[in-house]
Amino acid sequence: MTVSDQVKALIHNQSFVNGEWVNALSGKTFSVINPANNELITEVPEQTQEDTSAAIAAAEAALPAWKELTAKSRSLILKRWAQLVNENLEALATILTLEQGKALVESRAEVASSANYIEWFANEAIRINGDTLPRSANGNFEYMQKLPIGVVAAITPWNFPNSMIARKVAPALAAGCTVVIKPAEDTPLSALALTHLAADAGVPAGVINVITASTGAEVGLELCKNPTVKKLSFTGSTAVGKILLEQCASTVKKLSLELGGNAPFIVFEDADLDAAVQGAIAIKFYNSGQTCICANRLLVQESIHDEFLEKYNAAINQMVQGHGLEEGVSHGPLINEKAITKVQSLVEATIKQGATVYRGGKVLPELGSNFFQFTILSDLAKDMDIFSSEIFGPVAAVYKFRDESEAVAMANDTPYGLASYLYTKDTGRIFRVSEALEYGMVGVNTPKFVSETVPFGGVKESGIGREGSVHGIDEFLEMHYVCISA
Ligand SMILES: NC(=O)c1ccc[n+]([C@@H]2O[C@H](COP(=O)([O-])OP(=O)(O)OC[C@H]3O[C@@H](n4cnc5c(N)ncnc54)[C@H](O)[C@@H]3O)[C@@H](O)[C@H]2O)c1
Ligand SMILES: O=C[C@H](O)CS(=O)(=O)O
Repeated sequence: MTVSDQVKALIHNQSFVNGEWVNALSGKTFSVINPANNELITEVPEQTQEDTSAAIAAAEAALPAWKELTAKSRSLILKRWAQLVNENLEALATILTLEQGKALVESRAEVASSANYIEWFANEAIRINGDTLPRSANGNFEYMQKLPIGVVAAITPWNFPNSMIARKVAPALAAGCTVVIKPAEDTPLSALALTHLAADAGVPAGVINVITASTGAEVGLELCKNPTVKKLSFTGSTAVGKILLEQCASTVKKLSLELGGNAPFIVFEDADLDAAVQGAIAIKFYNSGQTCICANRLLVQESIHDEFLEKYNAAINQMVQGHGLEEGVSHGPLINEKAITKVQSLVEATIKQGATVYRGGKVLPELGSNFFQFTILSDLAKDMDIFSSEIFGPVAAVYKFRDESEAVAMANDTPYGLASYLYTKDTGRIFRVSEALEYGMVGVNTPKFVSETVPFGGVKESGIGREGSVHGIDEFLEMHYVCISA
């Protein structure tokens, strides 16, 4: 089968409930648009609370048989799923770029990452061990099992529409849970394509269900309020995360929240400057700046600030903006008009507050309505709105600092705490600053640290819980203690 045949086979205009491709009960649909050219890709079901309730019921009905499978059986099905994802990598990457816009090279990396998460949790499935405990009274036999929490709801964002599904569904299934997924309205096709391959891999009907809707509120409310759902795993903005946290209180659901970020990227004067420039290019402009771990504030020590800007500007000139499927394109559009408006307004407001536009600062209509220039803003101050805003666009906000204590204070001056980065060759400074940074994750002299082996997550208002690593599966398990008295 050619890649284009695979793409055609994997693009769905229906959602997936109880092992069947279905329309919305209302029959209504909404459009999925290619952000590079605003062309229609397909229509998908406009589903509601009623559709969601049916999907939750399907997940509940499938739960007993799925959790009763041996861990090895679940593991083998997940391994087959990972294999099919790899075999369809190019098609999945093409679908990802079509609906999200990112350059194909990034889409390929994201799909490969999904296969790695699925394979990782296939292996974790057979390592869900409990404890036998020292008897607390004569004649007792005491033990703790880790058991699947039950029906899981997964609500995912548009910026990594493939890997955010794998990072939630793989550990949930490995743990013996069943899932109802609500993907982002801009990018539902990747979730549907992954689910197609999961079914081909042998995941039984009702174990994975996908609900599509043009807004998240109604479906999300059902996922939060329905008592059958025992766990909600959310990746998205902090604002929506707070809504879900409140809505889940009524049923005391177990929650994982992977939320927004405001990553500092600290460059000390003793850093390898060329390495710092390349790192700042990679983690500022990845996905055209639309990732939760993007360098949101570039903090550069004043003695090297001007040299850094010159080198950084020269490196930006090596990047190519365009339609993600085109050969040679390294960076695609923003996801939609709302995103462009948000970035444009933030840049204009920052200029009004006194910023200098070192380069860029405008939209790129010649490429398409959702393209924004690679931009550097300098002469920034921490009392400007941009300092506390998640930019989510190809805009580098560069700030000066005098010394280590000011750098740490600036870095921590935010309610967010997801990713952070620092560049220095001073070993003492590496340990001092890494420990002082109030973030879930710290990259030292590298921005590339995310993989399936890493406990990915944040502190403060960047979230609750971790995804990936040996810890990720615990989010979908409950401890069950038994005391047997002879
Ligand atoms: N921490 C992480 O791992 C991580 C990863 C990716 C994105 N993000 C964050 O996500 C944000 C960008 O993604 P986004 O724009 O899709 O976020 P978003 O919060 O607007 O949407 C995320 C998901 O939530 C749904 N949603 C929206 N309102 C809802 C509601 N009231 N109830 C239930 N669901 C609702 C959306 O339909 C979508 O599926 C950024 O803040 C980014 O930092 C975080
Ligand atoms: O946007 C945030 C994603 O979680 C980034 S990554 O895929 O985990 O690197």
